Formats: sequence, structure tokens, C-alpha cells
Amino acid sequence: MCGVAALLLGDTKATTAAVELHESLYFLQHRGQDAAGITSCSNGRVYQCKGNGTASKVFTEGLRLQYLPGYMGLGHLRYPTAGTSSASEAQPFYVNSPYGISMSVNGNLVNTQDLCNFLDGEARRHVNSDSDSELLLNIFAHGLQKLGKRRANSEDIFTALGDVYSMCQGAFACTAMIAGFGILGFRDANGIRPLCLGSRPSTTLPGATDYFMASESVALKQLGFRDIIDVLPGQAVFIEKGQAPIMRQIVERRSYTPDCFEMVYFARPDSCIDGISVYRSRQNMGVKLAKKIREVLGEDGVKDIDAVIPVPETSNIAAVSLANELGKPYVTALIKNRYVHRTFLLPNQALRQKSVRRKLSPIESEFRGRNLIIVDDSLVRGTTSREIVQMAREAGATRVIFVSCSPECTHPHIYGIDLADPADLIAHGKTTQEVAKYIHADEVIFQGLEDLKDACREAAEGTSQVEDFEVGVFCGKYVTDVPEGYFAHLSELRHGKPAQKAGMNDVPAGGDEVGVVSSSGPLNSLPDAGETPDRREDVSLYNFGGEFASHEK
Ligand SMILES: O=P(O)(O)OC[C@H]1O[C@H](OP(=O)(O)OP(=O)(O)O)[C@H](O)[C@@H]1O
Ligand SMILES: NC(=O)CC[C@H](N)C(=O)O
Ligand SMILES: [Mg+2]
Repeated sequence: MCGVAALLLGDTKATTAAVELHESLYFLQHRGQDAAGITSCSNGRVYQCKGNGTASKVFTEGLRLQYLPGYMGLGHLRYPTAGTSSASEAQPFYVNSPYGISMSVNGNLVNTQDLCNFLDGEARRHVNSDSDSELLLNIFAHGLQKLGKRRANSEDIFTALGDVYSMCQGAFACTAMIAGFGILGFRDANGIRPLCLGSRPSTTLPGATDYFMASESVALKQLGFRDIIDVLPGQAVFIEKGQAPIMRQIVERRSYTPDCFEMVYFARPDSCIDGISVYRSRQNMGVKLAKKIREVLGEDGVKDIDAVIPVPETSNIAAVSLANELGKPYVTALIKNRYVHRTFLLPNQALRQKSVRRKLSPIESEFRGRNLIIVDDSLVRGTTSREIVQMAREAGATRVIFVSCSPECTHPHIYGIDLADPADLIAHGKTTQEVAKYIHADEVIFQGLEDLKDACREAAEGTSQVEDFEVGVFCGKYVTDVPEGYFAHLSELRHGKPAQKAGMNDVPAGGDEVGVVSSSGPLNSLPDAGETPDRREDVSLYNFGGEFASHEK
């Protein structure tokens, strides 16, 4: 999962799109911590700043925004699922031909080899990284280019998207910008990854309207956007500057099956995705899990429990309703260090392991001599649960029952989690008792799959059109076709090359945050922000474009 955003201000003389996009990245930061980027457009020119790290690092607390003028733009936060962690794969991506297109992608494609072959052999387009998102952008660009127009209109945009839907297999929710023309959003035919659109009156041009698209409604809400709607499966929305949005069903909806993991872990609880309140779904997960705990432990077993402890932060909401349902005290005995982010999203196991203790510490008195239920939203690799049980034991807990708001993760998540190899999954090929033994818990209890789906379904606010959920990670049945050999290919990639290998176009950098020039040299290099020459490698900060090649003229 990544976070995507696109903004078009109604006042085309405004220069503050990047400032607002930057603000929105703080509401989407939980979706990706590896890289961040913003692209903006002013007078037909495209400006871009991106690199490895969180939004505050890449934009050095907002200092770099002065180099990103314009009334429209894109934002991106990356959690890599394909390619490498190299800064050359930070997004948005840009292609100059045709028209100057930028794109931010949330998702994962499963037929990248076919796309590479097509782009190389037929489209004659150079792809400069291992990123599947750069492939998707080039498929779109090729579709637009082959129409052979000097300037595109909205129909051409929709026509070109036809190629994306017919050629790209997997999950995607994308935002794009065509220099001087407008912004675009579109979502795969099953609606696996989320995307929503909102509007608000312009504050600088009376009567004009600003439009904003993002992965999660919380970003829209907090920036004052209202009338929020979900982009539907197979649907695209194009907003030309100064115009109202045009919604178009590009391909028939194949299903309406958002990824259940959005509700379990990815999304913020104050977001509503496809008409489903994430907060309410997590509450429901707690209620349903309590029922399962009663079945497994029996009334006497439940009676023996002293307290319910959440593993902050995602499980907090479910743990409250679970504790209520069992009639047990909810005890916040694991304290989260507010300066440490999500550990699951870190790029390697050593870092993830180290970060659990850095992030969570026990209040020992709340553990000593007690029978405890410890609740987490999921057990994926088992990194967190193993470490937490160990902490509970060190603190003197008598009995530890570790419970999960979602079922056993037994299969790779192919649409947005960096889990190429099933062997990485704690529950793959293990019984529940074996999982308990592995994490040293007295007992482990998982939510049932149907209960999880019901918890999400029952959290619909009003009329959600969602039919079912993508739950392949729990059962191995995926909503899209998966090309033969895909899993073997993933495994080969994982074992053949280090997951963190450098991109072919990486340059060595001095600091922690390796950064690269992610395309050929800048046409109009911007002055640096006062950094040392070494720091300049940390972020690509370029102004692309020229006087004549733009819809602006
Ligand atoms: O079994 P694992 O591989 O450890 O993965 C599952 C854990 O990772 C996530 O926490 P994370 O620290 O990323 O985020 P949070 O603060 O939102 O809970 C998730 O909430 C679980 O706690
Ligand atoms: N998590 C995501 O949505 C990742 C997008 C894309 N597959 C990448 O790895 O950059
Ligand atoms: Mg967690």
C-alpha cells in the first residue's frame, strides 16, 4: 500500500497546490514511510521533489515547497511492493512524452514481465527503474501517444486508459497529472485499492471549485473537502483545469472487492473506505473476536482472564470492544513511543525486530502475576507478537493468550504488502498450536474469515456497494487472475537478489537517506535549499518541461 493524492485548485493563478499536497501527506503517512514525493505544475512546467524517507524528511519540514509552484499537482508516499527501495523508484513518476505526464500509484501489478516486453519490443519506451508503477505510467503514455494528437482532450485520456485496464493485471488506484491540462484518477476493475474525490469552494477565486483525490477520506476531510465520493471499480475521473470532473466507466466492473487488509491494518480509523467506516469495522472485529474467544476458552477460561491489553496502535479500537464484550478491564499496559512509526512497513527484518522494542514498552506492574489477553490486529511475520510475548514474560505475566483480529495470514499478499515469500508468514504451514509455540504464547486465537468479512460489511455507513472483500492473504484465493509462474518469479526475485538492492541508476550518497537522480539531467535545475553537495543527492528536485510542449499554450 502507498498513499496517493492529486489536487487541482480552481484558481489557476494560485501557487499553493504543493503546500496543500504536503499537508495531505501527513494524513496519509501511515500508508508508506520509505519515500515521499510531490509534483506540481505552473505555466505548463512540471516541478518535482522526491526522495527516500517520510514527508517531513524529504521536504525538510516544508522548506523545499518554495520550489514547487503551481495550482495543481500530485503527492505520493511509498511502501515498496515491487522493484527495490531505491530512491529512483520514489514517486510520482514523470514521462515527458506525450504532453508531460506524472503519475502516483498505489497497488501492485502481477504481469510486469509481459509489460516490460511490450514496452521494450513494441512501444519502444525506455523504463528506467524496476518499478511496476513506471510500467503502468508508460502503458498509459503509449496509449495516449498512439492517438497521434498534438493536444489531447478528455476523451483521449479515457481512450488511453483502456490500454491500462486491458494490459495491466493486479491492483491499482492511481492519480495522474497532464502538464497544463488537468488531473486524473482511476481505480482497478475490482476496486481493490482505495481512491476518493472531494471538492470545496476556492478561497481565492469566488465561484471556482478546488478538487482533491486521495487514497483515504481523512486527508480530504482535514483539508476542508466535502461531498466525498469513492471512485468506483473500473472508473476514472478527469478534471480539466477550470472544469467540472468527468466520471467515466472505462471497463465494466469485475467486482467490488476492496482489500480487507485496509480495514484490518492499512487505513486510518478516521477514514471511510467504499462506504465502510474503518473505525466501526475495527470495533466489530473486537466484538466478533470476543465470541470466538468464548468458544475456544469456554466460560471458565474467560472467567480466569484478568485484563485485555492492546498492542498499540492499530489494535486499540478492537481491543476496547473486545474487553467490553468479555466484561474485562481494558488496560493500556504497552506504551507506544510516539516518535517511532509503523514497524511492519520497515524494509528489513533486523530493523523491524529492533523497532518493536524501541516502539513498545511494558508497564510491568500490569503484567506481573496476571492472566492476560493481548490483542493485535494481525500476526503476519510474527515479529511483533513474538517480541511482545517475550516482554510480557519478562514482566512476570502468568498466562498469555495472544489474539488476532484477523485470520492466519497464510498466503502472499499480492496487491500491496511486501511479502513475496509465504515462508515469511508465521502461520504458513503451521497449526495454531505451532504458532503459539513459535511466539511462546500459552494460546493463540485467530478471528474467523467470515467473521472478519461480516465485521467489515456491518460497518457500512448507508449504502455501500461493496460486494465482498479481497482476502487472498488469508486463503490464497485472489480476485484477479495470477499469471502462471508469478509466485515462483517472486520467490526467485526474493532469493536471487536482496530485497533492498540498489537500482541500476543509483548513485552513492553520503547520508542515511540514499537519494538519486531519477531521470536524465534537469532542464532547469533549481537552486538548492542550502544543503551541502552530499545532501543534494538525497532528493531529486527538478523542474521539467519547456515553453512549447504543453497544454498550457
Ligand atoms: O506480525 P508482524 O509481522 O509483526 O505484523 C503485524 C504487526 O505489524 C503492525 O504494527 P505496526 O507497528 O506496523 O503499526 P501500528 O502502530 O499501526 O500497529 C500490525 O499492527 C501488527 O502489530
Ligand atoms: N504499496 C504500493 O502501493 C506500492 C506501489 C508500487 N508497486 C511500488 O512498489 O512502488
Ligand atoms: Mg501494530
